[in-house]
Amino acid sequence: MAASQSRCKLPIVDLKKDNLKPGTSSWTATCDSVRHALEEYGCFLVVQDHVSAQFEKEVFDVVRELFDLPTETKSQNSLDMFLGYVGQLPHAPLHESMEIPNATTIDGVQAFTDLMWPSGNKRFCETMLTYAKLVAEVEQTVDKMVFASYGAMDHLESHIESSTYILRPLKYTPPEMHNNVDVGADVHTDKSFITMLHQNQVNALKVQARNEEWIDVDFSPASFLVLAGDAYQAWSNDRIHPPRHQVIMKENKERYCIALFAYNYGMVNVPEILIDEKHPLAFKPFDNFDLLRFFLSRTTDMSSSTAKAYCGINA
Ligand SMILES: O=C(O)CCC(=O)C(=O)O
Ligand SMILES: [Fe+2]
Repeated sequence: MAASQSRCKLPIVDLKKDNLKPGTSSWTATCDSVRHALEEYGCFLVVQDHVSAQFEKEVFDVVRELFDLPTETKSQNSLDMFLGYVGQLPHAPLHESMEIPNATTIDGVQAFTDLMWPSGNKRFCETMLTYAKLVAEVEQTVDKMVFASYGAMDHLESHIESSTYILRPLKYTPPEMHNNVDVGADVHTDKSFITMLHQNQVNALKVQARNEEWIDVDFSPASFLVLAGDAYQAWSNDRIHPPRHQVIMKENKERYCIALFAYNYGMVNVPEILIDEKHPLAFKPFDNFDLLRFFLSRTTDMSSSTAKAYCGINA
């Protein structure tokens, strides 16, 4: 199905299972819509039937239960390579988030669960693992469509094999609880290949398209936002746009969001098919986690893509 425009101006792509039969004309058109959306907007909304309304409710129930834990417990989520627990920030007092690495593996989710609930929480562990796996399935479909549209299918298998997922539940408290400060998350780009975002009913996210227009994301119920990160910009030799985005809370309601970040292990090269006269090689081979480390270690303004500074050839 071709992308259509919503009230919020972002493309909407139908990724329901019946629309996903490779080889059909609808598959090819959808692949091209996905690629076009990522090149011009850096993101698009997905209509999907992988995560049911009933399961979604359960997911947000356990996420709420997680944030209801004492700060002391949540602070145990400290990780070498990632941000871990983020909260009580003077410049973003509404924001709280946590991180679960290896979120599509039982070991990853179990280790996080054991830290938060030393006496166990089977429901949390099973719900989050199932959620991460379902959403990773949608993310891999998006990868497949991107690779197909660029004629880079011979690189897909190794790309998927080296993928790993980090799940970050986020909570934003209402502005009225903090002297009407409304910033939930500062302007940034993601360091992942793709981030899959899902929220409860409260809108607050804005994204900046390639033409620099800021667009309010109007999530319809059950929809996901697929958002490209700096790693996809480098892999695609600067075709995919990693959009700057931010969270500004307008409603006086709690907002919960779940981000699933797809990263890759090992060295990533721009596929040869994406290098031509019009697109000379613009990025050196790079390590996705090193790109993240580079970003986390810098103190200067990093609100735009890190890819050019980290591995750009003319940087
Ligand atoms: O809360 C959101 O909608 C976005 C969160 C985000 O951008 C991030 O965690 O990188
Ligand atoms: Fe982000």
